Amino acid sequence: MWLISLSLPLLPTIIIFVYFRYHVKVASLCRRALAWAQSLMRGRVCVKDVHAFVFTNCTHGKADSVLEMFHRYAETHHTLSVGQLTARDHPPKPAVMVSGDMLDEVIKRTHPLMVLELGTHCGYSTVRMLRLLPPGGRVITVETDSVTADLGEEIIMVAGFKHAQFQVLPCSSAEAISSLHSYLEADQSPSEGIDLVLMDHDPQQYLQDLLLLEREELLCPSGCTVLLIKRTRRDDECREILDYVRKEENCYSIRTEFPQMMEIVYRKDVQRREG
Ligand SMILES: C[S@@+](CC[C@H](N)C(=O)[O-])C[C@H]1O[C@@H](n2cnc3c(N)ncnc32)[C@H](O)[C@@H]1O
Repeated sequence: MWLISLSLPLLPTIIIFVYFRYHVKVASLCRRALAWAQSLMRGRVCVKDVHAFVFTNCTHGKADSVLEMFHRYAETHHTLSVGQLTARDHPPKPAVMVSGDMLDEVIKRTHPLMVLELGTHCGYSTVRMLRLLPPGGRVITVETDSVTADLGEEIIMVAGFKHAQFQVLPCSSAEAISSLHSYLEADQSPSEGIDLVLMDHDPQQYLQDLLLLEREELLCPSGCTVLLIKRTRRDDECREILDYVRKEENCYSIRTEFPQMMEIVYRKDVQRREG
């Protein structure tokens, strides 16, 4: 106690000393703390605001109305929904349609029965895919943030989908993939594995998660589409996974490569590999 009262008058001197001695480090630390707090607030506010807007304004039970509300929200706010991605790339086109349309096209062409989505966020892309799946089709969607996972799940249900059609796993992609066999076994799907993977979580995890999916033999060997979402224009964003895919040409081919989305096809040609 006596030490505190003795050092109290010295406090301004200590602060001035620390400032002059470490001001560059302190300023950088403050800037980082501020940026972290801002991004945290933006992320939280964003998911809750999107959820509240969609929830209160959509017609419950109608997937198209849910998507429309996401689009309307995105006209005035920043969101993370995949449908908004090419807004800056193609100003003349309706911003919210471009990459969402690409996703629709892939689902309509490939008719996946079992879809794994990494990165649920508020459920936009899950709803977008679910409404186009063939009968019996199912989406397992993974979201690491448990609050976001709950909000996303609610939106998917508001869109009219039942738990027989989808499941939200509130954990990291790596944890989900490691436990996915039990979910697939419980599921009576006629599919031989996952038919489509949508990776829209963390590009740093893309390759690691693909390798884990391969190791766990979860990808349908007769053909699995892997969609990679690119959210920045940085060339190196997906470099690791693309280098790997190009190297493993026995199993992988790149079908389409757009600035914001890449479509990779996995096929394990057992005969060719054995031969
Ligand atoms: C870009 S948002 C997904 C947007 C969503 N696909 C859509 O179109 O509405 C990415 C989400 O992935 C989640 N995420 C990030 N890293 C993850 C990981 N390793 N495993 C699972 N989810 C992750 C984030 O919390 C965030 O909600």
